[in-house]
Amino acid sequence: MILELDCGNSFIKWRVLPRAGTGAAVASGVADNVDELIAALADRFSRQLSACRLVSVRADDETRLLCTTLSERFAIECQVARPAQELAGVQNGYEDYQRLGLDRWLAAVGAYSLEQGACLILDLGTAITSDFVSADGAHLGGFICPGMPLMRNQLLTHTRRIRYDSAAAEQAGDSLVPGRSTAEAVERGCRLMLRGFVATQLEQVRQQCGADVAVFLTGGDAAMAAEWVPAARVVPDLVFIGLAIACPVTGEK
Ligand SMILES: Nc1ncnc2c1ncn2[C@@H]1O[C@H](COP(=O)(O)OP(=O)(O)O)[C@@H](O)[C@H]1O
Ligand SMILES: CC(C)(COP(=O)(O)O)[C@@H](O)C(=O)NCCC(=O)O
Ligand SMILES: [K+]
Repeated sequence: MILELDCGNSFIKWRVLPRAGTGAAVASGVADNVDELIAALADRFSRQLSACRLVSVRADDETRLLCTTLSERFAIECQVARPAQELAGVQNGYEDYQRLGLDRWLAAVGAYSLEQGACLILDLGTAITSDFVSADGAHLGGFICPGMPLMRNQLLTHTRRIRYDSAAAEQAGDSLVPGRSTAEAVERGCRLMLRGFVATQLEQVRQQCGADVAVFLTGGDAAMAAEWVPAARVVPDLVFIGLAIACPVTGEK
């Protein structure tokens, strides 16, 4: 079986695929750190894994350590996604293609492989990223802004009286009417900023790529944005779809 990892700034998303590297996942999860990942895998998959492919936006040292740890623990090779100027019909649009976040790159490649047409990809994680891909596969660049967790934390760490717990955050709910508590005011304020960002992305991408651009949403907070873009496709495994293209499984153990 094949282990797939998407190492973001907050979480390690993982899943295990059948041996061919295609088909439905046998198991999946979200881990806070490497120890938690290993604990989740050790019970069920201590001997069954034959390979690992991964994408990481973490520091090179941290990624190398993760690979070594997994190789030793599960006796597998880790194939790590690398930057590329072109992949599966998508041309990297950055001045220095190596600087484009690999999660963004793989999500763009994944989206274009599904759509074969113009795409807007919004990845709502620690940061929110937006990437434009034209109908002929040119990555036109994109935008980066803070995601919900960063917006909340900045307010919490840079003020003295913005304090509320996660239960209050949850209760602040989906409503966007003016808040009558700190939790409501902050949660709804940040959501409104996000909604404005998403609306602007839609406007701009339609100007650049035409009205029938396909919108893809991924990342931990994708569901929130889905409310504002009913036509969008929520594809939680978009980065993994790109990862399979970047790192095809070769040979079997
Ligand atoms: N089941 C979940 N586990 C963790 N985070 C979740 C979950 N569902 C939604 N989230 C939200 O997703 C955010 C992290 O998104 P994610 O795409 O995993 O980030 P990153 O790729 O930067 O690690 C969290 O801050 C949280 O708001
Ligand atoms: C923008 C990101 C921090 C997003 O990371 P994430 O929110 O998925 O953890 C990541 O894609 C990254 O480190 N990019 C490098 C800078 C760039 O893309 O220009
Ligand atoms: K992101």
